[in-house]
Amino acid sequence: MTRQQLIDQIFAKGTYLCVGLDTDPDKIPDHLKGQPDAVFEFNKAIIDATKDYCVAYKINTAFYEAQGLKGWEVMDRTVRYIPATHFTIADAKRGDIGNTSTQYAKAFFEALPFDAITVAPYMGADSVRPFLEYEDKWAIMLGLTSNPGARDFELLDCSRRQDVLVDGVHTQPRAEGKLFEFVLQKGVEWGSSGNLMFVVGATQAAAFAQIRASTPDHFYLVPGVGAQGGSLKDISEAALTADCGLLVNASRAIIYASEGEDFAQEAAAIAQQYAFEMKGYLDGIRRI
Ligand SMILES: O=c1ccn([C@@H]2O[C@H](COP(=O)(O)O)[C@@H](O)[C@H]2O)c(=O)[nH]1
Repeated sequence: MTRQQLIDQIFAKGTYLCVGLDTDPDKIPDHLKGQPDAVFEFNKAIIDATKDYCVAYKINTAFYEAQGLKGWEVMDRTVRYIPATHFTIADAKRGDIGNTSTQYAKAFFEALPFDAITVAPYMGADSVRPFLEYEDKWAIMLGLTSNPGARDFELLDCSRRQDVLVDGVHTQPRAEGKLFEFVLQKGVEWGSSGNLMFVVGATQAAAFAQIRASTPDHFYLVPGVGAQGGSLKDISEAALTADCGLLVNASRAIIYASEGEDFAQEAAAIAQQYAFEMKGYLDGIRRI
């Protein structure tokens, strides 16, 4: 899916919600548990019930990989079941030496038809570039994540003097910033706003305005509202752009809204609430 197609979907539907299909076989309603194809049936019902309120689905691959061969097969059928109007994300957090990343890109963009994959940028340019070589596909680089462990590396102050050769003269300008800010800068160099997004956690609302200022054109995938307590209002006010620029994900808050036979209706009700709030924020911005 192209950037323009994504933006058109967002403004046509008035939502930038991404529903996370983190389907844990132990957490699906009891009446489905005994069924042979329980996880797919659950996903199918959630997709049918929520598709009018969201523009994207994020499949966290861990929940499927944990089920072995059957899990991969269910992931395959689930991503193919999602309507073509919706942006599909493999939350797989891959990234390795170049030739291995090339295989990961093939796995998620060719063998599986995802629009995007989350990528861990720790191994640098050659580990990310293979994901950027596909037309109309996206790499979503981890920037500032939603978890407490973001403090361990991402928030480290990495200000330093850099040796830079300018007109044959070595200079040492000072590069200021935290590790995640250098990651964002590198992402902007490696990709474009048409093939690269960043993950920025909703629990990091205080940092959003500054992040938006440094990367004004890029979309962010924002997990962390709902179960992790992030505020949709805060991130929307700080980081919405004229093109929207946000895909806000909620997984558990939507898919486990009810443990009963009404799970899909309750999921739809929560998704609708998010979409209603998002419509208000979108109405407040001017579309270019
Ligand atoms: O920084 C990050 C990056 C990824 N995630 C993933 O998003 C969802 C969040 O699920 P909730 O149930 O809505 O909390 C999940 O798949 C995480 O692995 C994240 O939370 N934070």
